[in-house]
This record gives sequence, C-alpha cells and structure tokens, in this order.
Amino acid sequence: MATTNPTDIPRTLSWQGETTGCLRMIDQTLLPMELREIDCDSVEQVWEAIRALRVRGAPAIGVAAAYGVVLGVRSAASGSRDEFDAALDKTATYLASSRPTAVNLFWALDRMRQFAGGHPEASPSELTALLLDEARRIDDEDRAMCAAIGRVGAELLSDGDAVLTHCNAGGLATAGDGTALSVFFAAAAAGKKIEVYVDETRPLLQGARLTQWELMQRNIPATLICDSMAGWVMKQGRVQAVVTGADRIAANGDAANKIGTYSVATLAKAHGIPFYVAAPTSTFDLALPDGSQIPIEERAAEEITHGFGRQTAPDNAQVFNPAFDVTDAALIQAIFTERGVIRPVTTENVRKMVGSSAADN
Ligand SMILES: CSC[C@@H](O)[C@@H](O)C(=O)COP(=O)(O)O
Repeated sequence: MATTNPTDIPRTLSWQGETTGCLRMIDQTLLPMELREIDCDSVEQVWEAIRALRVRGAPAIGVAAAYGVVLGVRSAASGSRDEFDAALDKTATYLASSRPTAVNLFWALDRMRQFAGGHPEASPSELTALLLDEARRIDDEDRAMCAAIGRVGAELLSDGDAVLTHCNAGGLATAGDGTALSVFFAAAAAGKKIEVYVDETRPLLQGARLTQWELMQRNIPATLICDSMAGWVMKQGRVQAVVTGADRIAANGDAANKIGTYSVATLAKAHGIPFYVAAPTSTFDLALPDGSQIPIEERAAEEITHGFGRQTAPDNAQVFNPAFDVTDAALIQAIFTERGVIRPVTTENVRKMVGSSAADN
C-alpha cells in the first residue's frame, strides 16, 4: 500500500458548492487499502453512509447529519413554508433513525430544527441557504472543539508517555483532528515524545484500519495490538495512560464508547493506570442521569461471523453484537472537553463544565 502524504489526505467530510451541492466524504469502510471519496446527493445516501459506517465517529456523524438535513429539505425550497417545515421534520426524523447511540447525531438534528424555528420570517429558499450556513457552522465549531480538546488533554500527558487507545477517535471520527487523537497530536506538537498502543477494536477493526493508519500518516509512533492483549500490555508497564473518545456521556459522567472500552477501563483501574475520555460538549446528554439508559446499538451477526472476507464461525452460530458499552464514571479519571478538564468525574462537575449547551431534552 502506498503511503499518503498527510497534506494529501482530504477532509473526512465537506460540503461542496452551495445549496445545490453535495456532501463529500471519505468512505471509511475502504480504509486503509483505499482512500476514496464519495459524494452524497440525497438524504438517503447520507442515511446509508451513517448506517454502513462510511462516515462514523460521534462528532462526524453529527456533522454529516447536519448537511444531510440540507439535502433532505432542498427539494421543498420552492414550496410553502408549511411544506418546508414538514419536510424538515421528516428529514430529521429519518436521519435520527440511522444509528442510536452517538448523541451528537440528535444534538445536530435538534440544532438544525431549532435554527429553522428561530427564523419564522425566512422563505423556504432563504432558509435552505441559512440551514447550509448553520451546518457549516457546526462543522467549523467541531474542528475548533477538536483543537481545544487536544490542547486541554495534552497537558496531562508527559514527555515519554505511551498511551493506549481504543477504536478511532481521530480526524476520521470528527471534522477536525479528532478527540483522543487530537490529544496525541497536540502533545507531539508541543514537543512531547508520545507513543500510542492501538487496540485493533473488534469486530470492525476501527483501531487497526483507521487509528493505526491515521497515526502513521501523522508520524506518531504507533503499535497495533489485538484487543485481548491490552491487559498484558498494561501489566508489563508499557502504557502510562489510556485515552478514548465517547459517543454519549450521561450527566454523571458514565460514558458510552465502542464495545471493549469498558473492559479497557476496568483493566486500567486494576493496573493503576489513568483512564481518560476526550469528548466535546456536544457528546454530553444531560437528560440522562446515568449511563443505564444510553441506547446501545446492536449490529448484524455477520460482522462477527463473516468479518473481512471469510467465515469465522459455524453456520447459524448465535451471536450477540452490541456496538458500544458504557464505562462507569468511577473508572474515568478525567474527561477532556473543549472547555477544560472535568475531574473528578461527578454530576456536579459535569453540569458545571457542560451547562445547558449539551443535549438536554
Ligand atoms: C471522536 S469519536 C468517539 C467515538 O465515536 C468512537 O470512539 C467510537 O466509538 C466510534 O464508533 P463507530 O461505531 O466507529 O462509529
């Protein structure tokens, strides 16, 4: 496989043109073997891209959904405002059905809906253009949040640290440099020598396919391990911290992230290693007092029985395939947000830091 110059890597997702344009994104299902962009011209294509994990990672899903709203409403731009509002409702409800766990999806859709509600005077065609501006703002803000999270988290890493991460919380999962990975990039930019152990992240290998690829593109020393090796790596004293992203964080700090994260956090606790979560405030769901009510996506059995080209289980094997788990706040040393560090992770501290800006419906 040819190595890509980092400056040649296109943005994970970007809007092309004006309201008649399209949403361009890297098709992440093809990485690392092929770096291909696809154009979504319809809301159905965006829904499918989110569902199939062509675009994935909580913040990136939110940004994709915001642009998806523009694709869903633009055909109603020449009708009445009532028709437009009905199309907006239908589009948002439809996009909300693509994946259940990452709250950024619902946060972005609510923000688009509320924005439209705040412009009762706008004609449908004006509002279509204004909604595109709002989606671009969500995109830009996400990029800025990533940079701020990186700066905040990098403070807690020391020169020479090796850090373990799970799944992909990098540029591919956001509009910017990522959440967990932006911490490593910021630490490296500040002159700290950082090495990363990358959990491969079964069953869809976001760690092996995406995180290992991203870190290599950015010249961050990275070592790939199977998920089942994390405990042994910790016992050998190879890592000094764990940093992951999150898909939804409840008011008490319980954090849903890719399946396997809870095991890593439990192992970190057993070995006295700090476990950190890096996430923007758009990933908090203050309507949920704790993580017990976070909806956990279950995905197709084939992801486990027929992963990546060959059958790896007997025909008709019974399978349980939750895509996420919830790590208890008590296992999390600190949460890095774009506004600062939440530590210790308590409801009071979460509310103080996140306030009313998070999903709270
Ligand atoms: C900054 S991304 C944080 C999380 O969304 C990420 O760690 C994760 O679990 C992604 O899961 P995925 O199923 O690949 O969308």
